[in-house]
Amino acid sequence: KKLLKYGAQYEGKRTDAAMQKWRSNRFGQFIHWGLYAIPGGEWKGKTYTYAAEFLKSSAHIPNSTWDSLQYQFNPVKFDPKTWAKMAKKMGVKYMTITTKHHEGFCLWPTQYTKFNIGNTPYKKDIIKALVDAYNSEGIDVNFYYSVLDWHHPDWRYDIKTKEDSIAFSRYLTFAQNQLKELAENYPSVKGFWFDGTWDQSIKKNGWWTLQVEQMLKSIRPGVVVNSRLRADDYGARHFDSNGKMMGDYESGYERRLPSPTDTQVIHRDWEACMTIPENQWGYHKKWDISYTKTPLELIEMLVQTTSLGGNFLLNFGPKPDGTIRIEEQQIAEHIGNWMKINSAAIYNAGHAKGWPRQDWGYFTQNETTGKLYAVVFNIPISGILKIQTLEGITISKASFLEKPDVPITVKEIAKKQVNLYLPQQSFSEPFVIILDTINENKNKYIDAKT
Ligand SMILES: C[C@@H]1N[C@@H](c2nc3ccccc3[nH]2)[C@H](O)[C@@H]1O
Repeated sequence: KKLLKYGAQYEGKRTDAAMQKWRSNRFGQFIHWGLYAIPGGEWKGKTYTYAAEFLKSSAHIPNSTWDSLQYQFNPVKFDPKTWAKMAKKMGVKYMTITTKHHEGFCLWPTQYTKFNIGNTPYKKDIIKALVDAYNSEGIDVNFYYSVLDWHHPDWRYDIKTKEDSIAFSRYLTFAQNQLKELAENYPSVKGFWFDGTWDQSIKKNGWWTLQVEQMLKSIRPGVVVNSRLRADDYGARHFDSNGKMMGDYESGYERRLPSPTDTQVIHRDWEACMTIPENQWGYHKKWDISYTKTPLELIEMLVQTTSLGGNFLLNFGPKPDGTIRIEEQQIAEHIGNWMKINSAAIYNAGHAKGWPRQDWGYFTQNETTGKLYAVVFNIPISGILKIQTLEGITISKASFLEKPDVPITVKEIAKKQVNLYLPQQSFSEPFVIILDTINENKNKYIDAKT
């Protein structure tokens, strides 16, 4: 065990109300919006297929050219209420907005750099507009902040010279000032989502990452900070050199989920963030240059994440005119229709402790009532949902969440094995079954002698 100054500051899940709210939210909307939306993955007539928010590096565009995009940023059709209403209907309980992405452009009128929304034709504070609109829909707002900053002259990827360390300490002060500004000026912020912290320069300054987290928590008690911010005394990230998670939840799942049988993640808070295309966070003019996930695939990801006790943050990349592209609107509507019927299996639900992984789908369990849900994605040809139960537990009743009066026959066929007989009907959407369970202390089945 190493003695660490900048490692994990506590162990186990936070149990305070702010964290319980963060956890119970379960489903969130990520929004990546910045100057990169203007070119939308295309430059000088060429389409670049790598992530659109990386176009500056993909197309080797110099800072001076890229930064001049700020004089074109004018989302004349931007209406934060429209975005917030869409998000509400989709069923998200929180939203995470890029206040500043790697390009360094700030969506709020920061006093620490001119490279911000105030110096664009649009002028107005987009962060404030979004915080107010989303909060008035009852949706919590978190701030994404990229420590990596391609624009700022004092940013360094590594610290090799005295000059580097002098410049980089100026950068760390700049970034800390910006974060203080965000925490103070938008008091309803519920969390900070740090990105761009993988370079040597940050790994050599673990002290700063802890200091920032502590500063944010002193300005905004209860605020939730992701593991991706932190580096410890030895440059270890997310998990310190003693294997302890840093920050309030694990945020390493970017465009990937843990396997449904990964029993590690269920012991901590975590969040997966997900693109709809294969790898586009910012707006790309060409929607289908890569595989785009269907609403049903995204719903399954949300349920799989919930079943493993994690949050699911689904990304949207608004257009430069301030509207949400139609493909994303349609996906939001489909998911929203599903959530309207089935959100009881998601909100304030999590891992069903001890229940084994099932072929037909996922268990989720309400954290407060203990109510058990079976979310079905794969119906067997037999029409029989076979459930392996827990030792001494059996299922006394099963009913559809959507249609409680449609009977589902339940038959215990052997020890820890129950059959549910689904009605002969076709299902076009995943559905939820509420399972009532009872503890049976008597064991009425004979084990085979082998
Ligand atoms: C949450 C995601 N993280 C950013 C990112 N930057 C990267 C640099 C190198 C490799 C992967 C990256 N993902 C993406 O642009 C997006 O903001």
